[in-house]
Amino acid sequence: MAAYKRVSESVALITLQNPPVNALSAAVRQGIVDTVERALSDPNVTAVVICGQNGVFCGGADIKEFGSNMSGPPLIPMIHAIESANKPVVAAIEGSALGGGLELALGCHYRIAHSKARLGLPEVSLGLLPAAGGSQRLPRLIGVPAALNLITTGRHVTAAEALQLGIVDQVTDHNTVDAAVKFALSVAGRSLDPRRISTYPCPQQPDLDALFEEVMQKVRRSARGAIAPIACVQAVRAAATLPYTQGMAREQELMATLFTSGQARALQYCFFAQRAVGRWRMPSGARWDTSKPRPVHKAAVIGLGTMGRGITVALAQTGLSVIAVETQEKQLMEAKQAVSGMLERGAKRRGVAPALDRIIYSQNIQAVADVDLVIEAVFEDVALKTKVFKQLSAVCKPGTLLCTNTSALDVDQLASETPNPELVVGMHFFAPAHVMKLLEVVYGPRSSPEAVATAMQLGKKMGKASVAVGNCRGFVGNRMLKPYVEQAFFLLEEGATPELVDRALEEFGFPMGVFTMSDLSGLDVGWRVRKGDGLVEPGGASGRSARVRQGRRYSPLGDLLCEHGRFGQKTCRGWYQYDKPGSRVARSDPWLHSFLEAYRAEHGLVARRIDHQEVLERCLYALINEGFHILDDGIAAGPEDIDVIYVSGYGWPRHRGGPMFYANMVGLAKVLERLEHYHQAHPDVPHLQPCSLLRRLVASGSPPIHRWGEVIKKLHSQL
Ligand SMILES: CC/C=C/CC(=O)SCCNC(=O)CCNC(=O)[C@H](O)C(C)(C)COP(=O)(O)OP(=O)(O)OC[C@H]1O[C@@H](n2cnc3c(N)ncnc32)[C@H](O)[C@@H]1OP(=O)(O)O
Repeated sequence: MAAYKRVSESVALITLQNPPVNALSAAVRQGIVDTVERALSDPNVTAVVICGQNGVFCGGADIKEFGSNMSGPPLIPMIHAIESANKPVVAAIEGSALGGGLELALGCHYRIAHSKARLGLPEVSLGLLPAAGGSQRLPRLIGVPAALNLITTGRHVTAAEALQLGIVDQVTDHNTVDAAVKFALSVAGRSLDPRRISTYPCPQQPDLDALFEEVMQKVRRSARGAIAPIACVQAVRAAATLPYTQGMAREQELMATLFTSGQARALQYCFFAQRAVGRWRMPSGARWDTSKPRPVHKAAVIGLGTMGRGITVALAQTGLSVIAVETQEKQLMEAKQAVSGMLERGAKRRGVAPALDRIIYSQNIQAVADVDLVIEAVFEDVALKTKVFKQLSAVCKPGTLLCTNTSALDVDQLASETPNPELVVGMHFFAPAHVMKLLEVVYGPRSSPEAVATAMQLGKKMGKASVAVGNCRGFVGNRMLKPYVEQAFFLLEEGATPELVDRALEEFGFPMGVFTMSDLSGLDVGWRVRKGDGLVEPGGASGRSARVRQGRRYSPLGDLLCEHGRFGQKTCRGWYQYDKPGSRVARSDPWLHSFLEAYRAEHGLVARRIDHQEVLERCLYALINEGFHILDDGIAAGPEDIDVIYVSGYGWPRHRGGPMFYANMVGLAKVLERLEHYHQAHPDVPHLQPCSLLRRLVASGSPPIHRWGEVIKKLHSQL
C-alpha cells in the first residue's frame, strides 16, 4: 500500500505503508505504480517525494513472497518508470533503505537521508543479488570498487558514509520528509537527464580485469561454496563492461539461477530462523511474550579465565557496570590487563571510547552483593561451581539472577544447591565470548520464565544470537557434536586420514574440518571430558576391549594422541604438525599416518577406501540424527533453534541453512535410508540408529520443515 497526499501545494508525497519495515509486497508495488502515475498525470504536481511510514524508508522486497508465486507489478519496470519521470522524484530516507528499498531510491532522481539512516544492498546474505537494477546502477553512481564492496559483502552503510560515497545527495538531522519536500521544490523544473543513473557511463577503472580477478579470488575464498557472492561480482562486471540494457539482461540471468537455488532458500530460512528463536517457549508453556525480563544495570563475572574475560568485555561493551571477580591477585592483575586491551582494541575498531571505567575488579566475592545478575565462569568443575553458587546465594541481594557459564554441566544440579533455584539459568558462551555470536540460554525444570527472559534479553543486548534450550548433557550444540566427532574417529580407524575427512567437511562449507578444529581447541579438552565420563582407560587397553566402552564401539585414538603429549596447535603436534606453538598452518604429519597404520594393525582393522560422500553422510547424518533426538526430547523447541545454534556457533555453512534444514533439503527419507544403511553396517554405534522422530516424520510423508512441529506435538500428546 502507498498513501498519496499533496503537500506544499505542488509536491506529491507518496508514503509506503507496510509495517514494520515497509517491505515491497505486491500491494506496496501496486500502490507505488498507482500513486506515481497519479502524480505524473496531475498538472498541479511539480515534484514527487517518496518516503516510508513510521520512520523506515523500506526494508526491500518482501522476503515472505519469495516462496510463493509472485504477483503484482514487477520492481524493474516500476523503478524504470520513476527514473524516466519528467518531474523530479526525491527519496526521503529514514531508518533503513535496504535491498529493493535502496534500488527504488536509486531510481529516484535525488536522495535525502536522515543522519541515523542505514543503507545497503544486503541481497547477497539472502543468496541473491540486487536484481532490480541495483547491480547496474550502483557502480555507475559510485564506481566499481566501492559498489563491489557493498554488493559482495551486503554491508549496511551509515548516512555519512553514503554521502561520502555519493549514494545520497544530502543528509539531515531534522525532519527528513520536510527536508526532501523543500529540496524537491528547489529542483522542480530543472532538467532531469543528468539525474538518471542508468544513463551514466560506468566510471572507468584502470586494470579492470586485474581488479575483478582479485575480488573474485577473495570472494571465492571467503564464500566457502556460496554462489551468490560470485554472481554479485559477475553482475557488477556486466555493469562495468556492457551497456545498461545488456547489463540488466545479465543481472536477470544471474538472478534467475540464484533465485531457484537451494542456497537462496537456505539463507532466507536463516533470516527468519534468527528472528524466530527470539520467540522462545519452554515445555512448561512459558513464552517470550508473556514473560517479563528483569532490568539488569549491574552485573558480575566470577572467574577471569579466558571465558570470564570475554564475558566481562561483552557486558561492558553493552553498557553495563561490571564487577569482575578473581580471587588470586596475580590472575586478577593479568585479567585486568587483558580485558583492558580487548576493550581498547574493540573501541578503536568501532571508533568509540573504551568502556574501561565500567569495570570494577575485585578479589572479594562480597563485592557482588548489590548486582542484578551474576555470571559464574570458573573452571568447568561441578564441585567448584557448586561452591561458588553457595557463596553467591549467601552474598547476593534477594532476587539476583545466578547464571552459570558451562558447556555441559547439569544446570539443575547447580540450581538445587541454591535456596532459589528459579533464579538459576545456564549461559553457555562460546570462545572468545566477546566475539562469538552464539549464546545458549539453558533453563532447568525449575528456572523461572522471568530468569530465562532476562538472560535472553541480555544476550540480545550483547548482540548474540540467543537460543533458549533445555538442560541435558552438552545442551544442543555440544550434544550434537559428539556423534559427529565420534564418526570422524571411526572413519580414521576404517582407513580415512585426517586430511581426507577435513577436506570433505571443508568442501561442504565448514571453515575447518573436525581434526583441524580439534587441534585448534586442544585435544586435551575432549580427553578431560571423556575421563570425567569414565571412558578413558589409563595407559590404553589392548585387544578388542580397547575399542568398546560401556557396551558400545569406542575409538581411543584421541586419548592415545594425548598420551603422546599431542594436544594440538599449542604443542605443535596433534592430528597435524605445526611449525610453532599456536601456528594455524596445519601440515600433514607422517608420524600420524604411521601411527594410524600401526593402530589398525594392532586391532586387526583393514583399511578400506573411504570417499567424501561417506565422510559427509556418516558425520553429518549422525549429527542430524542427534538433532532429531533433541527435538523429540523437547530440549530445543523447534528445528530453527538447532539451525541457528549450528550456523552461529559451530561453523555450519549458512548457505546450507543449518543441519535440520539440510536434512529437509536432502530429503528425510534419504537421511533415514542412509542412517539405516550405516547402522546395519555398524550395529555397535547407537548414534547411527535412526531416531524415532525421523521415522515418524518420514511416515507422515516428510512434511516441510515449518510443519515438523505438528508431528512432534502429535507424538508428545500421544505419550
Ligand atoms: C526481485 C527480488 C529482489 C530482491 C531484492 C531485495 O530487496 S531482497 C531483501 C533485501 N532486504 C533485506 O535483506 C533487509 C532485511 N531486513 C533487515 O535487515 C531488518 O529487518 C531491518 C530492515 C534492518 C530492520 O531490523 P530490525 O532489527 O528493526 O527488525 P527485524 O529484523 O526484527 O524485522 C522486523 C520484522 O520485519 C520482518 N522483515 C524485515 N525485513 C523484511 C523483508 N524485507 N521482507 C519481509 N519481512 C521483513 C522481520 O522478519 C521481522 O518480522 P518477524 O515476524 O519478527 O520475523
